[in-house]
Amino acid sequence: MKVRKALTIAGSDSGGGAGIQADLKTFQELGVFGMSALTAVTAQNTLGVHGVYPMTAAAVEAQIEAIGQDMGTDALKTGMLFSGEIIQSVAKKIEEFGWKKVVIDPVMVAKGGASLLREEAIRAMKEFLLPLAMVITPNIPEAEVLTNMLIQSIDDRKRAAKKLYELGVKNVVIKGGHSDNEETLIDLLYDGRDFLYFTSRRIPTKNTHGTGCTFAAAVTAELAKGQGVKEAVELAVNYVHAAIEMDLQIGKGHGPTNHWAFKRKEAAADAIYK
Ligand SMILES: Nc1ncnc2c1ncn2[C@@H]1O[C@H](COP(=O)(O)OP(=O)(O)OP(=O)(O)O)[C@@H](O)[C@H]1O
Ligand SMILES: Cc1ncc(COP(=O)(O)O)c(N)n1
Repeated sequence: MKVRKALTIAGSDSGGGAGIQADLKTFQELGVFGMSALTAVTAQNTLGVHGVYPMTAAAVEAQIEAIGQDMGTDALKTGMLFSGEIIQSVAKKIEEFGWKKVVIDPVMVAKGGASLLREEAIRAMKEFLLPLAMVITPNIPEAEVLTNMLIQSIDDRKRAAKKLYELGVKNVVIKGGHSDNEETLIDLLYDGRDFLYFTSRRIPTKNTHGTGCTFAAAVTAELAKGQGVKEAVELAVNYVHAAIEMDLQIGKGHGPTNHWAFKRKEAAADAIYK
């Protein structure tokens, strides 16, 4: 059996719901071997971010180097990158190792509003990282910052997706969690030619901490296994939906999602149809 590997380059969430913890749990659940390069440690729980302690760019490079020189990876994702300097280091290493299955989750702010990316880093992200992306997965506010646009309608989102594509990203997913529709939400995928709409029912819950990280990690795991982008995004939509639906009720604030849920749902469906 060939074991597929996936790398996350992201921040640590001490609360375990977002960041590298969410990514590694998702990789594991989807059957790929997870590896990580830490960009920052956050002191965080379901109530918010209480401290951010970035790594040096050299430390980030050394971690990626260690993985690249020995184990390699089938796909990778980036999450919280914090500074322009770290972004440049990450871009340099991705190019050096020639990694192509690159998923960029342009994490900017945590749920409670704490900044996870410095203002100056946005230019570096557009200049150095986006041209290397096979997939980018912004939420609506992140897509607004990256395109300097106000996004209110689906047509606005389509225009923003085209703008991001023009920056060199091969596939753009603009997620719909932040839209104002209370019944359904749409995650939009643009591959430079067609628009695909993934529609799901909005689940009324405050426990959505880490949904963005989990979504991008699921896309990455599926790409690592050799799936196409469309299939990977479709699975990620379903994986996150199950994780939100069977929430865990942990913590007093915005709780984490349930990374076990997707496999449990699959196992239950298998048992019924056996
Ligand atoms: N209440 C919800 N019910 C069902 N699906 C949801 C809900 N909220 C978010 N999602 C799904 O979760 C995924 C992440 O979407 P979202 O736009 O919230 O990303 P994000 O803002 O990066 O995440 P976060 O809010 O954790 O930072 C998408 O697939 C979206 O459709
Ligand atoms: C270390 C870290 N990385 C990312 C996020 C954003 O999480 P999400 O957008 O998935 O809720 C977070 N809160 N903490």
